[in-house]
Amino acid sequence: MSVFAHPEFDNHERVVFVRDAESGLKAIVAVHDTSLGPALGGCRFWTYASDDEALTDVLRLSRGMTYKSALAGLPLGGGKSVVIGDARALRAEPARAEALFRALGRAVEQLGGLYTAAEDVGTSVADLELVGRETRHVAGVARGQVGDPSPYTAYGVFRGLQAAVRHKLGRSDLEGLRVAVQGLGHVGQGLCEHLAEAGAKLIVADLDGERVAALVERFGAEAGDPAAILAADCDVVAPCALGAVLNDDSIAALRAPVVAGAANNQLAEPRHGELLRRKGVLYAPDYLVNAGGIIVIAYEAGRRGPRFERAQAMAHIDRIHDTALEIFARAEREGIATSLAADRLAEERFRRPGRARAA
Ligand SMILES: NC(=O)c1ccc[n+]([C@@H]2O[C@H](COP(=O)([O-])OP(=O)(O)OC[C@H]3O[C@@H](n4cnc5c(N)ncnc54)[C@H](O)[C@@H]3O)[C@@H](O)[C@H]2O)c1
Repeated sequence: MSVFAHPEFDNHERVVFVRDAESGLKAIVAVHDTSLGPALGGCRFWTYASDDEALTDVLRLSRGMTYKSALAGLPLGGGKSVVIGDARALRAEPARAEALFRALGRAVEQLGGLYTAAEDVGTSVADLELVGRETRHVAGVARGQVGDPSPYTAYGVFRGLQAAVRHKLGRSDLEGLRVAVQGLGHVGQGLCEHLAEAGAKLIVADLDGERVAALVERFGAEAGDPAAILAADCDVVAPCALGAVLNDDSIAALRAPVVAGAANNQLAEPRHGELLRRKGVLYAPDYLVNAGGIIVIAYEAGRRGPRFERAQAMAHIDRIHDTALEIFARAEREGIATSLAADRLAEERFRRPGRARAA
């Protein structure tokens, strides 16, 4: 397994392999770039089929965090950690789980603040609290007062969606606009609340019928077919479930002129950004509009001041709207996909010439 020659290696500043034989911990921590500040990113616990698969994931995800924080205007770099194993089996052995997360905490501590761990797929606030017994470099734990970041993510998606509607449809309000939401989880439900309040008409789909029924009842939403929701006859499609949903087939079937949703990595491949542009669909880059969660974590107590200042965090999330407009205008000016315009803007921020590297 090569690291420096790995296809996903992008001059990452640190890649640390962590092993604790007693608890069985096998983890990789990757710090991609700290030119804007210390790296912040989730800790993913996953049953990777191989070490190489875990390495690929951590290299890619940590790089993504650099772009996300840069675009969100945060003084943070990008990092991520992955734990290789079966989180469910571990939870059946609480003593071993504690030993494992504490061992991870010691590894994070050894990085001296270069990387701060947060919750991600497969880890919970309780796990992060165990990590936090060994290091103060953990975010999103109860003592930070923020709680679940999803409502903040939902608000940021809403602001990005408003910007996309303004740019593409020339409208400053959402009254009567038809919005199809795929996925009614933590973020999707929050987004529906904002949309309903703004007077939008909702078409909703989820694999969980109860979630659909609840929103039909609450907001008079129309129940959509989960298999065809992306092709709904509407003004905006909001993917809030899985990644890689925008592919050759789904783009060909799209009827909405705008795509703006929370799901991570919506483009199956980077070229799909260009495919959307050619079709005349305005795509609000996912990592721009779903940054509300990372923004609020950056405002957690102790990071910018002694208390969690919710109003300041919300004002920062509001800026997603204007950054989106800037990206849409640039994409149009340069004749490029909005996804590429977002990448370029982020890169200009964290690769500014003359900026000293932190490590
Ligand atoms: N929670 C956050 O703060 C946050 C931040 C950034 C990005 N995201 C991304 O946003 C997305 C949603 O996050 P979440 O926290 O709401 O997740 P969640 O697990 O709470 O909700 C996902 C929902 O999608 C539904 N779903 C899954 N497959 C589906 C399908 N094929 N069709 C329709 N519905 C389907 C699930 O039943 C579930 O209700 C994810 O991609 C996540 O990575 C979330």
